[in-house]
Amino acid sequence: MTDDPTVTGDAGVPGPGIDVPIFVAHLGEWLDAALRDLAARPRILVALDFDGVLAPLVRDPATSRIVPASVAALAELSELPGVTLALVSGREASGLVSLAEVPEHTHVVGSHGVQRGRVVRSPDGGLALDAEPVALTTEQADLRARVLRDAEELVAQTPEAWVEGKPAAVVVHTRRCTPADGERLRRAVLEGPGALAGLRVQEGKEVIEMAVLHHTKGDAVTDLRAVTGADAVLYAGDDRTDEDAFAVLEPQDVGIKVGDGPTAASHRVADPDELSAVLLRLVELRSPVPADEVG
Ligand SMILES: O=P(O)(O)OC[C@H]1O[C@H](O[C@H]2O[C@H](CO)[C@@H](O)[C@H](O)[C@H]2O)[C@H](O)[C@@H](O)[C@@H]1O
Repeated sequence: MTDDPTVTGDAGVPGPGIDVPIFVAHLGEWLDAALRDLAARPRILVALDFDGVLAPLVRDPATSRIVPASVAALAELSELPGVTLALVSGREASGLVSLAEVPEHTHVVGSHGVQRGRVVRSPDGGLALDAEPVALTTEQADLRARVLRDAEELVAQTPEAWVEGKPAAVVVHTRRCTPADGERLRRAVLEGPGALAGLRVQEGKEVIEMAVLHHTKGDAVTDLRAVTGADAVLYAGDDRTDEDAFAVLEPQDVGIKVGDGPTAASHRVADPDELSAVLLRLVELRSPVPADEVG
């Protein structure tokens, strides 16, 4: 064992200073070739989902933590010319920035595309979100308030369920429920508040999200590609809502599904530890070769 926090706990996953034969043996020549091709492009966008991708899934979202090796990889990527970083998450964006430990200037997409901003240095020296507030019409605000009220009534009848409010959405969480309770609540939510006209309803991992604004992660990736002028995009995600982003990727892009489940992504890794190895490999491929190693 090592005390180095940037080394992953999985003995099969390479840590910093990637051992290329181990990386290729573990994650495949095809993924390595795709990363080499991506790294050779002048301008690249590295767009990443948070929960289940940078951070392992946990019972309490407030305790989520990004894998330390990914913190290190993102810090290094942010220093490299032609690399733009983006978080593309279902989470509320300002809370995401305080959890995610991503570098200054990272683009932040929250609430599945509803919130857009950048990570900036705040006067106290910490990092904060700079984003336009979300504007709702009166009808949208009324609908959100009604969904919140109805969802809270249903959740009050279900042990360990809880409701999360976002600027333009209401989310019912069932991760801590028994399977039977979770399924009963899921049906009640979909047939109750989730059936109201004007909502976009998306199911994720033990969550049901009811949004009054209808953006997707796919819209966000398309916009980020245009804004950053990226020649190619790496997108990694683990959930059904990430399929909207995989769907807008182009042949030169690299889509990585993290974990099990059907996907349109061209590549797959097992978990956030393996994704950190991908990011570290990209750092290595993109970094200038030291002068004394040029042959
Ligand atoms: O797009 P993402 O960054 O993956 O956000 C999707 C949802 O993430 C959070 O919920 C998920 O992670 C929690 C912590 O690991 C877990 O408890 C929950 O079951 C997962 O669905 C977040 O709380 C939601 O608001 C996001 O929509």
